[in-house]
Amino acid sequence: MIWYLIAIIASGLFLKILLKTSLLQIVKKWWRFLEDGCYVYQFYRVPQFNHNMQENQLYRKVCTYLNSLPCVEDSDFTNLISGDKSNEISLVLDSNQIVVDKFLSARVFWINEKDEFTGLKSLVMKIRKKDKRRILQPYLQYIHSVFDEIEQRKKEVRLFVNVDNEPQRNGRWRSVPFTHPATFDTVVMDTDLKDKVKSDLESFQKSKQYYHRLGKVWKRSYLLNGPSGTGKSTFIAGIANLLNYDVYDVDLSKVTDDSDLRMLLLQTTSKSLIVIEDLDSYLGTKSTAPSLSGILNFMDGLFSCCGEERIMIFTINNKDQIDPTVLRPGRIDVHIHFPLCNFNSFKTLANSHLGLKDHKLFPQVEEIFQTGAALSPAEIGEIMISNRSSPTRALKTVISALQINTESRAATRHARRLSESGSVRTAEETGESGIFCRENLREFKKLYGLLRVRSCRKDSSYEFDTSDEYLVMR
Ligand SMILES: Nc1ncnc2c1ncn2[C@@H]1O[C@H](COP(=O)(O)OP(=O)(O)OP(=O)(O)O)[C@@H](O)[C@H]1O
Ligand SMILES: [Mg+2]
Repeated sequence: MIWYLIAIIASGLFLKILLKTSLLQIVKKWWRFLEDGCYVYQFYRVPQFNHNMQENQLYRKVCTYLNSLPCVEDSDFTNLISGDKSNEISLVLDSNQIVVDKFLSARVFWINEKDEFTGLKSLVMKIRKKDKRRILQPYLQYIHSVFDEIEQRKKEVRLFVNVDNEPQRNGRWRSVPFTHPATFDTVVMDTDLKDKVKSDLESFQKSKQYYHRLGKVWKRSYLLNGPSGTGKSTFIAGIANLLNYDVYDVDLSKVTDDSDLRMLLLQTTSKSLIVIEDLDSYLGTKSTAPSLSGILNFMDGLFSCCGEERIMIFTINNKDQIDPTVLRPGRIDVHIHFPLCNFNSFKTLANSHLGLKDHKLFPQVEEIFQTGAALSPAEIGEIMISNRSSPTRALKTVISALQINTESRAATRHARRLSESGSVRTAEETGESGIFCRENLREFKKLYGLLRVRSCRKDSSYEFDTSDEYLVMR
């Protein structure tokens, strides 16, 4: 019994020493040495320069790939180098270090060699002979694609806008650096939906071979549909920042005809987002330049194949207002609805804008949302920003805005019913918006007079001003 106890304590101590000291590393090295002796390996050298002393591009690609691997941290010696962006630090493998990578369940060893006399560097790849045929080609292709992805991430994103079609102008697009701060994380939307869109975009990026095998153009189109101020444009900025794609924002009012639209498309590059905002309002104007068929051709006609890896995004405020041919199955790959705020999105906004995870007023807010109050995330976000110094005041103001919204909607519904029966004119007929009626807003102003809110709603905008006695409605 006593020996049994001593054996347990001794093995516990041994394990502790093994884990806390470099002994484990030494054991691992011995094990690798033993393993190496049991297999036949094949070696491939990737020199930094070719015979004419020109840089070997493959060396640069493999270096970038290896330095991006998390296992670089595990090598015995790694250099820390400041990156392109401030506060970015990159890990760079030191000479004569070994990195062990895994690909299709085969182990690939990379040794970073430096010639002692010439100082020339090379990377030596070591793989088991039995894995060679199976993994070599796909592994090298994989390195190429990871390198392209890393380069793409480093690229400066630009925003292009189309200018008037004048003969003396050189090209139709003008660009500025795209510096919109929105990211996928800052956009408030259903988490499952956000994750689905994110993985859809990421799998699109990796699907070149797949699209080609199917004989399809490597492009994807999205329709973002929702009322004003629900985050459609912000979402587009988030996508651009996620993929590091340039954004081509097509201003249809500057397009002279269908062939001009085709010309614009031809002058875009691959790895880009091509955006047409407010398509419904454009088509609603019955403008002839460009025509509906011109736009449909732009979406999926032959010209849309020029330049690959592109994402087309169209935004609309109301699906009912748009020609059904635009929405027919197969024309647009993904339809995303952007709803007005609900209690969940309110909580996300309260967390990001006011730092509130919970608050005693939350149940009250939830109750009002259940009555059907509808404000956009832009409207609620603005109230929170204006009152960010006092979260409680911000929440009270949100509650009042939601209450007024509910009452106004009820009043409008009531007035509409009466109007249908022919006795009273509706709010629209009297010039008052259906969202906030004058009576309610005066009440709101009395309660929270120190607030100034301006909405970007297209159907109604409202404004509270500290100096004005009355509310201005347009
Ligand atoms: N879902 C959201 N997530 C994060 N911010 C949002 C969201 N919705 C609106 N906002 C904020 O509200 C403002 C307006 O949003 P945005 O311009 O994206 O709306 P939109 O849907 O494009 O409106 P419109 O149809 O009028 O173009 C932005 O400053 C944005 O930060
Ligand atoms: Mg927008």
